[in-house]
Order: sequence, then structure tokens, then C-alpha cells
Amino acid sequence: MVQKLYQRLDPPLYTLDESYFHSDFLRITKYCRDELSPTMEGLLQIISKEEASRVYSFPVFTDEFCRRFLDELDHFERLDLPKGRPNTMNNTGILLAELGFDDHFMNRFREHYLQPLSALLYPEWTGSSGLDSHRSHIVTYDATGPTDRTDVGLSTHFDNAEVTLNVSLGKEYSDGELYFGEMKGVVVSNPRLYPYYHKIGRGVIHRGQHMHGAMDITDGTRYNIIVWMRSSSVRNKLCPRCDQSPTLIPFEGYGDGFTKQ
Ligand SMILES: O=C(O)CCC(=O)C(=O)O
Ligand SMILES: [Fe+2]
Repeated sequence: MVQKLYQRLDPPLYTLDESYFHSDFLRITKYCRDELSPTMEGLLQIISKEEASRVYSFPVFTDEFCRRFLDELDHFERLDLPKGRPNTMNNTGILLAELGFDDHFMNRFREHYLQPLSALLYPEWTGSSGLDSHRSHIVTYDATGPTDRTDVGLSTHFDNAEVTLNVSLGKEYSDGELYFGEMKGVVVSNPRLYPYYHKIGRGVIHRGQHMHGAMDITDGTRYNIIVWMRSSSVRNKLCPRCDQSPTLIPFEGYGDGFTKQ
């Protein structure tokens, strides 16, 4: 519906092109995909390990791409169209499928680049099907608008995803770091939070069930691309939201990432 009504500002942006990527990202993903026998140890030599367990970061997009993407999002936000929101926790934010980013951008981004990388880092979460669907959105936090209508941060949660990639687009803001706790359901005697500070164009990857949240920004606006990636072989066994064996009903499209044979 929105896709039909929306006039794109920068139509070529909707087709993934390698020029959007930072050269390090191309090198890292080439290693995961094309190396004869890539290993997790080999990959860990070329990405950064963050303080929280099994959380990693690496450059993803060029600054130029981030600017173009923000311009497109600004253009979309200015239009008075009926818009969906990423989830029940957000007042604001943008669903990228609604704009039409799935067909020629996000599908290839997940299949060709993020799946081979995730399979090395989190084999137990990619499973035999691999990450075969996704849901992607933009989280927007704005400390300049009315606080009853704009978000400034996000409380602790786990994602409806097996693996999540989170890439900062900017713009300019103060505070607002991402933080990680333990995996869902894990209780420790000395709970700690591990911060991650976003950098423009850089992505952080983590397991969807790793509890996390975003501290409030105190100034400016913050935009991030979030890709929630799902593995049907993993979630068909155990629903990541309710921890039960799921009862599957036929659905057009990806549903919530489950499959029914
Ligand atoms: O704002 C962030 O960096 C985190 C957003 C997030 O965790 C989510 O949208 O699931
Ligand atoms: Fe999240």
C-alpha cells in the first residue's frame, strides 16, 4: 500500500550495489563466502570483538551511502502516508519492506553477505536452513521533538530474530549507546551491562536472544538500520518468543520466519 503511494527520492538506492559497502566489509564477507574453508578464528582476525559475549563489529556502509539513505528516509518521513511502526515498543521508526527495500536490496544483503558471516559466528542460530528470511527497520530516536510522540531510547528486550545486525546511520546525537546483558533467561549473580558505542556506517552483530537496549539520547537525532534475521530450521523447532514448539499455520509471504513443509 505505502509502496504504491510512495514516490522514491533516489530510486537507484533501492538496488544493492557493492559501491555502498566499505571496502573492509567486502573483504570480510568475501573471506566468509569465497575462502576454501573459512573458519571462525580466521574471521575473528578481521572483525572486532566487543566486550559483550559474542558481539562483534565491523564497517559496513560508506559515509556517502549513509547520507543518501538518510535523505531518502527524511523524504519518506515528510510525507503524510499511513505508516507501520517497527514494533510495539516504538512510537517512531520505519519498516524498510514498506518502502520497497526487500526485493533488490535486503534479500541480497542477507543472502550473499550476512548469511555466510553469521554462519561462521553463530552456527547454532543459522541452522540447516541458514538465515532464510528477515524483517528490517529503521529505529529513530529524536531528542528535539515532543517526548510523548518521539522515542529517545529503547528498553531492554530480545529480538524476534536469530541474528541481528544493527548499523548506525548517524545523524548527530549525544549518549544513546547500545547495551547488552545476558542471554534471555540466564540469571547470573553479578549482572553487568556491556555498552557498545555506535559509529556511522559501522555495524554490530549479535544473537537475537541476547538481552539488549538503547540508552536515551540527550541531544540530536539517531537513526540505525536494524536487520532481524530468521532461520526457519531453528525457529520451527522452538519459537524464540514463547520458547514453545510452534503450531504453524499457512501464511502468504514470510510470516514471522517459520516454514511449513
Ligand atoms: O537503537 C539501537 O541501537 C537498538 C535497536 C534495537 O535493539 C531493535 O530495534 O531491536
Ligand atoms: Fe533489538
